[in-house]
Amino acid sequence: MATRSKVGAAPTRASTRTKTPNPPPTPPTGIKTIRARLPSKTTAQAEVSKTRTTGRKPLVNRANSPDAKLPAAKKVAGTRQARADHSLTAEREPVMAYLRIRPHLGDEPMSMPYLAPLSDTSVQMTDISHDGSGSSKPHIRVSTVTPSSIYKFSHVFLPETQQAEFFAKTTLPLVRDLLDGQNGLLFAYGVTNSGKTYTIQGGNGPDSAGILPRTLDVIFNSVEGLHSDGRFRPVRLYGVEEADPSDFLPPTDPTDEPRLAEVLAEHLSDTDDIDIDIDPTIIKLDRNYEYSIWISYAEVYNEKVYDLLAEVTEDTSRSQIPRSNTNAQLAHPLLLTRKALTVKPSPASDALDESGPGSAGKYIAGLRYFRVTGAAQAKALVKLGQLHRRVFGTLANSQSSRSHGMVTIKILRGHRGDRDDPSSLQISRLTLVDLAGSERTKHTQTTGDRLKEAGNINKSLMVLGQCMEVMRSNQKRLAQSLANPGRTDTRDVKRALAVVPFRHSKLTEVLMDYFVGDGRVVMIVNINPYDTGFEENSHVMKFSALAREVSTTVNNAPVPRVQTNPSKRSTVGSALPRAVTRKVTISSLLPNKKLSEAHLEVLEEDEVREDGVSEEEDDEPINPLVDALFDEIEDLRLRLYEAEMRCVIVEAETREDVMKEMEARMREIEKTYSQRLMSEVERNERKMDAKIDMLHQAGLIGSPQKRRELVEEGEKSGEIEDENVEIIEDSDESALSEASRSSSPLDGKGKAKTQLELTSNRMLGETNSSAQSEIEQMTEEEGSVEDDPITEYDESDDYAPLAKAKSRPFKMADKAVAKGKGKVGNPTAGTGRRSTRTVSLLEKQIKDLSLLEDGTGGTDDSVTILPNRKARAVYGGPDVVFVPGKGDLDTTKKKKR
Ligand SMILES: Nc1ncnc2c1ncn2[C@@H]1O[C@H](COP(=O)(O)OP(=O)(O)OP(=O)(O)O)[C@@H](O)[C@H]1O
Repeated sequence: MATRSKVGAAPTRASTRTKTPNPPPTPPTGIKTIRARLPSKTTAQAEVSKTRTTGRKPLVNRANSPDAKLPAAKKVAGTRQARADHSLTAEREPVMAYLRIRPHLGDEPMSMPYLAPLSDTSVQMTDISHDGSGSSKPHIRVSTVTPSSIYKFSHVFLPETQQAEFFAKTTLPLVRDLLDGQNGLLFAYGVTNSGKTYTIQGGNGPDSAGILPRTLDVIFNSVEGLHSDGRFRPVRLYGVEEADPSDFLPPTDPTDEPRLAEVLAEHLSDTDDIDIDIDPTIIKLDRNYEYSIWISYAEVYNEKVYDLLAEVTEDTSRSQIPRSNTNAQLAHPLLLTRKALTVKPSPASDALDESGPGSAGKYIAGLRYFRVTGAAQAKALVKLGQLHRRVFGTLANSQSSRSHGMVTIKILRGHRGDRDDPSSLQISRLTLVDLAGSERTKHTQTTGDRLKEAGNINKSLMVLGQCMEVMRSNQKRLAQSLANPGRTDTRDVKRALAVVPFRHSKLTEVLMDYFVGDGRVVMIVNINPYDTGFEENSHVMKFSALAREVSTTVNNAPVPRVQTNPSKRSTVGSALPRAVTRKVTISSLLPNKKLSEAHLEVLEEDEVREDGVSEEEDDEPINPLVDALFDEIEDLRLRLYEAEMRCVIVEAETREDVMKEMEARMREIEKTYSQRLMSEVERNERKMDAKIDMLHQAGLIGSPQKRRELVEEGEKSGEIEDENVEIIEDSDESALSEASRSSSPLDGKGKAKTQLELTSNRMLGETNSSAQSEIEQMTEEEGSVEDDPITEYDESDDYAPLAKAKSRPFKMADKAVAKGKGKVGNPTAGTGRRSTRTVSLLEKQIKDLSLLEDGTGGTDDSVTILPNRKARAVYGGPDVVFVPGKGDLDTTKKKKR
């Protein structure tokens, strides 16, 4: 059973503090500072630690202290020794890690969950993108995360777990401890959208209140009728002062500012539902005690700490008066100013004792605590803090928490009989932290301010992980040395323990006392198994596995102190700008589905470092080299993180560039092919034109009358050239057979060419020499193609139609001519036969196509049929009909191909 202590009596920690020679920091004028009694940590600690497992811890006073009867001089030394001994022997309690699996929400896309509960305490995480065959689907980056792992927790809460049950199992023991004089820390950790805020604050539906409102309910249910008069208030980490009347006044509501009220009206509309969901749990308390309950709400944003219950006012000196018009607001947004608060080491005078490490905790200087006397009042304060959090932009542009929100409840407990003795007061605190989402920025395309935010979020979470890691390894080493007491001196081991890097981030700096001091730590891991962030969630799981291996009862690690020389401060911290103005847009959907937006400018002033910091408060680091190395590690990690992000961006850009280049190349190839196709078509057309010209000049195209004249003329000229006749006669049969094989009248350079020349000479005589030379030229142009066998023409040349028409019509014509003239061996007759054959061939083709009206194959002399466009251009007239020849059709086909 706990009893009260009296100032200056027994050497409990509280009484020892009262004898401290170090003066506490100067309190505000008119306020008397008193050191409150703290959760015991001296000789009674071992007992306390043991009883903690049952959830209760008796208070200690000098009467029941083992040191009570020792002389004063020995008391401090005795306390120190006891403390040192205790630090080695006390029962430790690991950080409790609870996993809460978020249910699937109706409006979200459904996918395979990658997490499966195995038991009440373990889950298996499997990368569903991994097919199990050893090959994974293509990822942007090869993941270092194993595709399947089993993780253990203190308890696993399934998606259907209700808020009340969750609260009872995870937080109620902490509330019990709080009312019993113990400190406690609870933080929710998880990626964005995993349910942290829902767990801490709650939802909108019935019975959906989170652990924070339930904690407030249980506290006020339990202390009903046990409220003190609130003459004293908590200050710093462990101090107590006489209360100021302003502590009882709630902070100014931002809506008291008319312009802000206009902007924020709709955001305050849901404050009426505060009392709907009330947790009825009551903890039975000793009715000899009185309690005063104090509440604060801070946020760590961009590595700065802000008071969310500080008054929000518009800085009219710097901003212009906004108008209700939205565009005008955009042009002249409201300018709100807030100041970052300094995190200071707790003065030794407030500390557990003067012996050293107990004073290592830090507090947020200037953070206001408000006294609350009812759950509704406390909830209203929390709501106000949330509103400020929203106003100051951390929730403005997206629905994601970009800051770490910390609500701290402090309880001053005193015996009814010692109302006037502040040193008899006990002070305990419980902090509930809603951590910012631990997402990896590459998945959210974060840039600019958001990138900086994300960097700081990740930094603070990373440092928290580092602290856990170091604490765990320190504790392991210490445990080993205790297990083998003969081998190494435990004091040497303690000296060699690594420094825990709490001060490397504001979050850990503020929370360090919970880890190194006396308090229970609970970690809630929130997970959304339908989220695509398997890798991120794996990191969360690993973090929780690490946390579970850390014990929090014993202060066994050296704690770094703040350095006096500002130049020695962390480069990361000093790189922060002194005053930052951010533009904030608050948007919400009104009940009538209309979007309402408010535009604000937030000026964030840096914390003011007071020059008058006492030496005691501003110790030199224990080991500057270690400190510098931590800075270096942190810096390197940040750079690695940034480099990773740059890599992802570069990769995305490269992919886009390659795509563009491929597209350009494809277009180029397409263009080249179409050009080649066009030139091929033109070439073919030219060839065809040349042949038509040639045939025309040879008189093979035209009216039958003209053809007859030409034939006759040829016959005449044939008689003159007797010598050649023989040649023709000799070659006639072979020429015929050649012609029967040849696809074209122009086929072959050798014999056929000679034959053609001779024929041309005979047909046209010397007068037609120009035409002949043109034919020669064309024949040469055609080159080797003309030497090709018939079959090749089929594929590559426009002579093909003629070649296809080859032997049969040719022979028939041949015979006809031979019959009519009766001179097979006559060269002129041969030439005439060739001309006739060609003409007959053309006529037959036309006939085949039924292109002539009468189907007789050219009985109407008045019609000239020109088979291509150029011929039409040259010879066209009103009486000329253009009919696409077979060759033209073939050309079209080629084009398509
Ligand atoms: N246990 C639950 N039951 C029902 N709904 C839930 C539960 N947990 C979360 N939700 C819903 O899921 C959504 C996301 O939850 P919440 O906002 O709490 O995520 P968060 O982790 O806080 O995200 P952020 O870090 O981005 O702030 C909300 O709509 C919330 O109401």
